[in-house]
Amino acid sequence: MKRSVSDFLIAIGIFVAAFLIAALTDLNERWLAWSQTQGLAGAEELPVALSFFSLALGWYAWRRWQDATSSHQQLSETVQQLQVEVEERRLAEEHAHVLSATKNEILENEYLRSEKLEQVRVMSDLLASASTLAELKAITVDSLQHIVPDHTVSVMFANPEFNLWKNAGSWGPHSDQVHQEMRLNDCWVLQNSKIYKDLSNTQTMSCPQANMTTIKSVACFPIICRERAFGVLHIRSDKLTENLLSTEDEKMVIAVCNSIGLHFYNAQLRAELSMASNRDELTGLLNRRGLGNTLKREIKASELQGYEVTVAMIDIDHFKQYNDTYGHQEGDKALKFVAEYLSRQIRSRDVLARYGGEEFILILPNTSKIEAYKKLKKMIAVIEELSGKSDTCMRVITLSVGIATAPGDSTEEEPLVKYADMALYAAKKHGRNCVVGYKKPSPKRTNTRQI
Ligand SMILES: Nc1nc2c(ncn2[C@@H]2O[C@H](COP(=O)(O)OP(=O)(O)OP(=O)(O)O)[C@@H](O)[C@H]2O)c(=O)[nH]1
Repeated sequence: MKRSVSDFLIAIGIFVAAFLIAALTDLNERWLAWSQTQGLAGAEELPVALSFFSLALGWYAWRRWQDATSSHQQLSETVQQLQVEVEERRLAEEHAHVLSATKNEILENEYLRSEKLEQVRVMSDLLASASTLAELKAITVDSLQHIVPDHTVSVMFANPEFNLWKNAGSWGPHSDQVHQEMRLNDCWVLQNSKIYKDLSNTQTMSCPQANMTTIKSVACFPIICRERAFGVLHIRSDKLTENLLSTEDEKMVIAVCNSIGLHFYNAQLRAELSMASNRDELTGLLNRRGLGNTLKREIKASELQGYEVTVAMIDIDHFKQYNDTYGHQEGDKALKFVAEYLSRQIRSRDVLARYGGEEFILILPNTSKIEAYKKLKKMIAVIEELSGKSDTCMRVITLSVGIATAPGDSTEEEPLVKYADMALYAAKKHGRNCVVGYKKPSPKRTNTRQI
């Protein structure tokens, strides 16, 4: 009900109540009787006059009260409006803050993302210029540290036999818990060449990397190419999170892993090809090409470390006759026999290569001429004995050896090989089956002598 209506009803009620009280108490009659007894002329009109006066007063009061009420109402409406405006302004400011924070976050993310993309570009260039698997691994680990800097991350790479994956690098808060080795059976990702994500701590996998005590969320990415699993990238977090990586970052990591896989595949192909072209097919030893700059490097190392390096040229005696007598196939067997024996006798840091035909070259770092002489003398004696007993050889095989030593004879690769070859020639002249050391010629003497 409206306020004016209720006020009107209240006024009617008061009027009726006043009327009833006046009627019940015979107020008018009493007044008339009293005024007549008192002799007050015209006093009988007083109730009517008072009634009009009361009505006028009531009407005036009512108007004043209405005015006051309406201005109060206006004031409260204005206050209400102001409150609404203040609230709207506060909400707008809050919204503006949120927008500005979001904008800053987006800008920051964009900046980080562009930095990561630049890192990916740099990584691609570096990977393309890497020549060995070791270089590829180092570049991969270094680059991934910038591309996936958060969380606990480890990169594992396969050994040459592809039966063991070793940690090549790890970083992040729990990198000390990272397992250093893994077999194929330990890793679902390697077995299936698929991405594995566990962001709800279900840890259904029996993966040693995922079962680190502090780890709650896991994402693993295979580094594969043509079904060869070269490695795996493990990303771990100690928080339960659906956003271990953002969608954009995940796409980037997948692309990066695929790119790394491709580079590994290419590098391995190159290594296999180079292995094939650097090895002698018959004996499995390095060929002259495979020998490359080995002697040069060894001479340099001997200079730096102050020791001698000896080069030996080893040649099978009368091998043409052997071939002519027993056939080329038997000749091949004899060549293999010699190569295998020599390989078994040398130290791991010595280098043996088939230099051509029935000639071998042996590089002996940190070995003087006299030490090399003694060693080779023993070896040719043993091969003479063994070949005589062996079913592989059709007859006794003897070797002639010429040796030259750096830095005494020369500090250059080519002259050193030439001097060893000259010493070998001298050994042949001396009747074969012997070792001859090169000696610098004096003006009056011959240029080689047997030690
Ligand atoms: N079976 C076989 N023979 C080879 C191979 N490479 C080179 N030869 C042979 O090795 C022989 C080398 O003969 P020569 O250079 O005359 O030397 P030699 O008969 O050993 O005589 P000296 O070195 O003076 O003792 C040749 O008959 C070549 O055909 C090979 O891969 N297999």
